Order: sequence, then structure tokens, then C-alpha cells
Amino acid sequence: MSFSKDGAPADPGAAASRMAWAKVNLTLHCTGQRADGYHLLDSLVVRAGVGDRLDVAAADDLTLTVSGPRAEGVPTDARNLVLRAAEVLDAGAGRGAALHLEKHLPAAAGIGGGSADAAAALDLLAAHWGVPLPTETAQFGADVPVCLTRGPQRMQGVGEILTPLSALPPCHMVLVNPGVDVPTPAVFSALSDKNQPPMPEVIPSFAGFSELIDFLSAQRNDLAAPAIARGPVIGGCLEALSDAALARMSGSGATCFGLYATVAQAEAAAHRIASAAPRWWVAAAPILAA
Ligand SMILES: C[C@@](CO)(OP(=O)(O)O)[C@H](O)COP(=O)(O)OP(=O)(O)OC[C@H]1O[C@@H](n2ccc(N)nc2=O)[C@H](O)[C@@H]1O
Ligand SMILES: Nc1ncnc2c1ncn2[C@@H]1O[C@H](COP(=O)(O)OP(=O)(O)O)[C@@H](O)[C@H]1O
Repeated sequence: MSFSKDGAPADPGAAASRMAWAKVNLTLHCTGQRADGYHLLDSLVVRAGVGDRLDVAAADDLTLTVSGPRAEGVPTDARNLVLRAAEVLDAGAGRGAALHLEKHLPAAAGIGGGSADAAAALDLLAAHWGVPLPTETAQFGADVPVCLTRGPQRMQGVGEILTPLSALPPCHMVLVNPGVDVPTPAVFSALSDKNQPPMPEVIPSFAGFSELIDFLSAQRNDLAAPAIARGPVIGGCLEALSDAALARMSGSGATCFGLYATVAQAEAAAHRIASAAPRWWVAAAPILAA
């Protein structure tokens, strides 16, 4: 058997892996509410170069093990979105796979930790078993369709309408999570005005970092106010990121991001914040181009 650079077996039939990159909502406008209670969104979504890793190896039974710095509290049974995705994809055929998930992203944190894992599982197992992806991927969560993509996307509807955007200028990010629990349904229901303006009809392409920041500064995350009301420490994360060109919360929180022009600035900010708040989760990562 031959081995790839990271020591994994190189034969894709025997073992393979996918990265489940963090999902970040650079903007999140709530533009309405459907009759079933789900909210209509208009969001500019990117993936950051920090994530979980999902490996698969051939096996008779379907199993999942979880390790890594953020494994604590992540279910290993059918509640795990990785196994849910595997079971729907298998459709009762009884296929096996030994899955291993290395958790680096905080869960229920507004950066799609679970949704990105579900998308990675669908992509990885569709290739491993030679079966098509399900047509309806929002059944695993509103964020799963966007997590099946990689480059910047405009996400609308309740998450199922995706429009790929031009590549963004190089941009570095610091992600900060203070460990406070702000459940997504509670944050949505505390939102006082659910009919707020969308982003401009046309999202321009950006000549450089400062044009991107100018555009984003005029947009919003409508869930920030209700999330901060529930977890005031989120405001502390935004203050910690005040040297960024833009600091904002992602999704329904609690993770916040800061945008920086250079990797050196992002790494310096991440180091400063991690030293000042050693219990917070802090990561510096680029925005993925495509
Ligand atoms: C808010 C967003 C923005 O990207 O991100 P996160 O904070 O979860 O990362 C997503 O829309 C979340 O997606 P996801 O977490 O997959 O949502 P789901 O599991 O489908 O739904 C969880 C709950 O969120 C609420 N929900 C979710 C999506 C949506 N468009 N409207 C809603 O009202 C509903 O109360 C639902 O019961
Ligand atoms: N593989 C997984 N990783 C993290 N959380 C998971 C996973 N599978 C299921 N969950 C559950 O999904 C929820 C978090 O979903 P996640 O996508 O991380 O959050 P968010 O919607 O805030 O971005 C938690 O309740 C968690 O217990």
C-alpha cells in the first residue's frame, strides 16, 4: 500500500477523507418568515480554512468514532448528523463504512460544525459507495446545502437557494467563540423584526480588500442583537476583535469573526485574544477561494 503526505493510505477505495470547513455568514439578513415558522434569509456565506476531518475506511458495518479537541459532548449515535446522512444515503441497503470524525470546530456555534460534517459525510460516502447525492439535502439542516459548496455563495430562501459569487479578494479571518450556548431556534424567535431589508439585488465583485470591507460594513447580521441579549459575552468577543477591519457574529452565534488584510495581522490578533481569554476558542484562517 502507498501512503500520501499526511500518512493516510493513498488508495481511495480503501480509505478517503473530506474536510468539513467552517461556514461563516459574512452577512445574515432576515427578510421574512414562512408559514411553517422557518425564516427567509439573505446571506453571504464563505468557508474558512479551519474545520473537522472525516475519514472513511471499508467495513461491513456502519460505525462512527469521534476524537479531537472539540469531541466532548458530540453524539456518536444516530443523533450525529454524520450517521443521519449515512443512513439516508444508504436507504436501507445495509452498506458498511468505518467513519472517524476529528472534531476541531465548536458545535452549535453558528459556524455549521454539525452541518459541515453532514455535508462532508454525504460527499465522502456518495463517492465511497458509488451512489448519487440525495436531491433534497436541506432535510439534514438548512445549512447543509451551502456546506456542500466551497466558494462564496449568496444563500437565500431558508438556505436552499444558492447563487455562487465571484471569488473574494484575499482575506484573513479570526474566529472567536466564548463558549456560551445560544440555541438557534431561541435566537430566531427573539428576533423582533423578521422582515428586514435584503442585501442589494446585485452583489458586486470586489477589486480589493477595502472594497469588500466597504460593502460588508453596509450589511448586517440581524441575529446579532437577540444573540447578544441572550449571551452578552458575545459583545465581548466583538470588542476583542475591534482591531479588525470588520467584526461581526456568524449565523445565530455565538462565534464572531474579524476580517484582516494579511495573515500576519490575523495571526497576531488570534494570539492576543487567545492569551487574554484562554477559555475561548480562537482560530485564524483564510477565507477559502473555491
Ligand atoms: C442561522 C443559520 C444561518 O446560516 O446558521 P447557524 O447559526 O445554525 O450556524 C442557519 O440558517 C441555521 O441552519 P441549521 O442550523 O442547519 O438549521 P436547522 O437545523 O434546519 O434548523 C434549526 C432551527 O433554526 C430555525 N431556523 C433555521 C433556519 C431558517 N432559515 N429559519 C429558522 O427559523 C428553526 O427554528 C429550526 O428549528
Ligand atoms: N457531527 C456533529 N458535530 C457537531 N454537532 C453535531 C454533530 N452532529 C449532530 N450535532 C448536533 O447538532 C447541533 C449543532 O449543529 P451545528 O451545525 O454545529 O450548529 P450551528 O447550527 O449553530 O452552526 C448540536 O445540537 C449537536 O449536538
